[in-house]
Amino acid sequence: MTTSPRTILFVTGNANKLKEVRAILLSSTQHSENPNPAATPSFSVESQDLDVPEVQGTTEEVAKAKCKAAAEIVGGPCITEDTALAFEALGGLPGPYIKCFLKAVGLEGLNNMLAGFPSKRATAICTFAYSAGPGTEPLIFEGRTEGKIVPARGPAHFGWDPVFEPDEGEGKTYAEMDGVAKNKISHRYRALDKLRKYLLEQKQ
Ligand SMILES: O=P(O)(O)OP(=O)(O)OP(=O)(O)OC[C@H]1O[C@@H](n2cnc3c(O)ncnc32)[C@H](O)[C@@H]1O
Ligand SMILES: [Mg+2]
Repeated sequence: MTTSPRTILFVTGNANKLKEVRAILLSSTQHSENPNPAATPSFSVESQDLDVPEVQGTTEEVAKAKCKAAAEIVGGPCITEDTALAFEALGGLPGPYIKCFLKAVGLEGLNNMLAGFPSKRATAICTFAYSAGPGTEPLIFEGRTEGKIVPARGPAHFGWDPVFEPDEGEGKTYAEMDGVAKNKISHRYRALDKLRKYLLEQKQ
């Protein structure tokens, strides 16, 4: 088994993440700087939905622990991904705990949490972790997109997309942007681009 498999096992229970990851990798392959298509490796992503414990800590600590646990369970190389939403006014919280907060207070509640603060600034953070297999230290690839928290606009198909307005989104929330536009500037795109480049380097 190589450390840079052509097929990557993505351990996630989130179908929207998987969809975006596949779309981003596909478009990266099509728009590769490499002019020789035969020399342009493309990765396919398989997924496995495992209930991996998520520890408390920084985004990096949470991501590493999750990937380590996933690699032990699958018994081989894998990637995992953690998404955080850090509010400037709250010193970076909810951060990696955004899933619990979203479930507990909803999209309106995320806005209300910031009612008493002048700053609505927030950073979307995606942290991919890659483990070469059980017992190895996962590598971290982080992507960030800056923006602000706004009252919900657009379809509520994916998490907090309706309340996050990225600075580069021409005034639209993630939910109002089409998939292609989101994937050009998203926290996930930026992190995955780093992971993709690392995996391609390993193949040479
Ligand atoms: O199995 P995993 O990969 O852990 O999937 P998850 O849904 O549990 O995901 P996280 O633990 O990373 O929690 C992140 C939360 O943020 C949401 N989320 C992740 N990426 C998002 C994005 O690009 N836009 C909006 N919401 C997002 C997601 O639905 C969760 O509620
Ligand atoms: Mg999770």
